[in-house]
Amino acid sequence: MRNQIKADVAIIGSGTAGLAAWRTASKQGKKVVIIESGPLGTTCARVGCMPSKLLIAAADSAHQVRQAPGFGVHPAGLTIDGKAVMKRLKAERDRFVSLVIDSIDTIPEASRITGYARFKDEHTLLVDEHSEVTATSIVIATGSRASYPQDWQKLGDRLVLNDDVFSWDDLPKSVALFGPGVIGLELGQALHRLGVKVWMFGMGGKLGPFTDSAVMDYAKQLFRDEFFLDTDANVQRMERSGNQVEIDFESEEGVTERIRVDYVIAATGRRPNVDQLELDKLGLDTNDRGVPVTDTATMQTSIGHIFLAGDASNQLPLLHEANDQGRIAGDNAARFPNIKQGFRHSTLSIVFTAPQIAMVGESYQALQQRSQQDPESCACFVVGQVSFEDQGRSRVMRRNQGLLRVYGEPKTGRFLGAEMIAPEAEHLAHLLAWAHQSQMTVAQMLTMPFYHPVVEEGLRTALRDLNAQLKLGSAIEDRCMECGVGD
Ligand SMILES: Cc1cc2nc3c(=O)[nH]c(=O)nc-3n(C[C@H](O)[C@H](O)[C@H](O)COP(=O)(O)OP(=O)(O)OC[C@H]3O[C@@H](n4cnc5c(N)ncnc54)[C@H](O)[C@@H]3O)c2cc1C
Ligand SMILES: NC(=O)c1ccc[n+]([C@@H]2O[C@H](COP(=O)([O-])OP(=O)(O)OC[C@H]3O[C@@H](n4cnc5c(N)ncnc54)[C@H](O)[C@@H]3O)[C@@H](O)[C@H]2O)c1
Repeated sequence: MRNQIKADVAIIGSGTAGLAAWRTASKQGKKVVIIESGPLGTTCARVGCMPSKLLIAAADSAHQVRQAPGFGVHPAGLTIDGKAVMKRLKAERDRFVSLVIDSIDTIPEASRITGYARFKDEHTLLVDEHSEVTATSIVIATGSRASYPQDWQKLGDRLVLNDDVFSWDDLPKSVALFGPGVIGLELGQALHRLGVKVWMFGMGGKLGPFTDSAVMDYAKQLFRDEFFLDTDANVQRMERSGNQVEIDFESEEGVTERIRVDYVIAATGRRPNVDQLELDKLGLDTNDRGVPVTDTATMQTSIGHIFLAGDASNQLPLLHEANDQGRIAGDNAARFPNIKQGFRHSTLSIVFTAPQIAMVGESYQALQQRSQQDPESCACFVVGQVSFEDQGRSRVMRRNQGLLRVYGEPKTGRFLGAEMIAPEAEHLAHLLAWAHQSQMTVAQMLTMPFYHPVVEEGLRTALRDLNAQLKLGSAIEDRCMECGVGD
């Protein structure tokens, strides 16, 4: 006989989205339960954002030592102690996880259920074999997992999913990394800078999150100058050989090459954890990936009292998005049927490579699709850009690589979006996202203060170019006279 539990709101998953849903739902004085099947601590803290940034921080410091001679500074030598790198990563990671667990511990024990939830019907969840939860509303916040070709499992423990890198005790000598997307680029470049020999293989020419081919091509060249990268690889054979993996691939010159690596890292994308919830019993409307169609403003699915949040929704698998979506879903689940539209931020995503990559607002591809769908009434978009190769502050720091493209709307002069690979992109992208959310015009953005000499002056140059393309302002003719040296 299963435990029978009744609640106003049941939340599946205690990751970032589930915990945000818990906070907003329980604030309304409702009986809320939260069900978790895996280790506590959230994907972000355990195997995502935080450990990956810790690895990158170690790689950055090695890189700076290597760069020092370019300034006339000659450090005595560089030794990378892989065991110490991983030890610090794990210690700091564990600290972040323990902070999350402390806050989970504030949830009353009676509201926490341990086990794997699946649907019995649209108001009832079965949790393992021990409990049955009946709730007025349900929030699905089950996250995502790494997805990769199943036949790679033949590599056994030589196959590493991106998450598992953070459980290594030492750095390997060599890896073949499949998937030069967001995770692949962050991990691959960091491992390379920590002295691991990296071969990076992609598919179909894609790189990172880019949709603007001008920025993507620039970025490809930068990364290819640093480590082996084939974004459209033809891998002919991959077999385990002792404690290594042997890979035959066709080089870009058409020659078959053979490499042996310690590990194959699969960074070939992630899939929402909705396929094992037995959703087929409910008749929810789903998209072509089997993910329930969800209103972005309310997080409501086609069954009014079922909400979806975080990576599980497959909208934008990012931490702040999981938080926003969880907050909206939890609030609406508690107030159902009197649901409200929640606030969604302007799109902002940052990849912590060097140079960093960022996307803001509408992507180039989304703008192109909008232009093509409605060419008559659509005002379409124009592009302004700046290269960071001659940008003053970037040259001072010997980090003068990068391209920023900004998009604007003719007639209104509104700023629409940006794609970039640039020094300090995390900061440039925040400025742009704030402007985008405030619905600023490019002309208004140009009235804002810019210090000298800073990387943001490069952003100003791109905005001035865009304003000129919009025929709302003149292009910079004499950079030194108009803006100061190296704008
Ligand atoms: C390597 C890596 C680096 C990343 N770096 C960044 C970054 O720098 N910045 C950024 O913004 N984002 C980053 N992300 C993405 C970010 O981590 C995720 O978007 C975010 O953690 C998703 O939160 P979530 O609550 O949706 O999922 P999760 O935190 O994964 O929570 C889902 C929970 O649901 C549980 N669960 C699943 N199914 C069931 C079930 N049936 N029953 C009960 N419980 C269940 C799981 O055990 C899990 O605890 C990164 C991700 C990875 C993998
Ligand atoms: N800094 C951050 O904010 C950050 C960091 C990491 C992850 N994330 C989030 O996690 C999400 C998932 O990231 P991801 O890198 O797993 O997915 P992704 O979609 O960004 O990249 C997957 C890549 O793998 C390639 N690929 C697919 N199959 C392949 C194969 N068989 N061989 C070679 N290449 C193959 C794809 O072409 C693509 O380039 C991101 O979209 C992002 O939202 C964010």
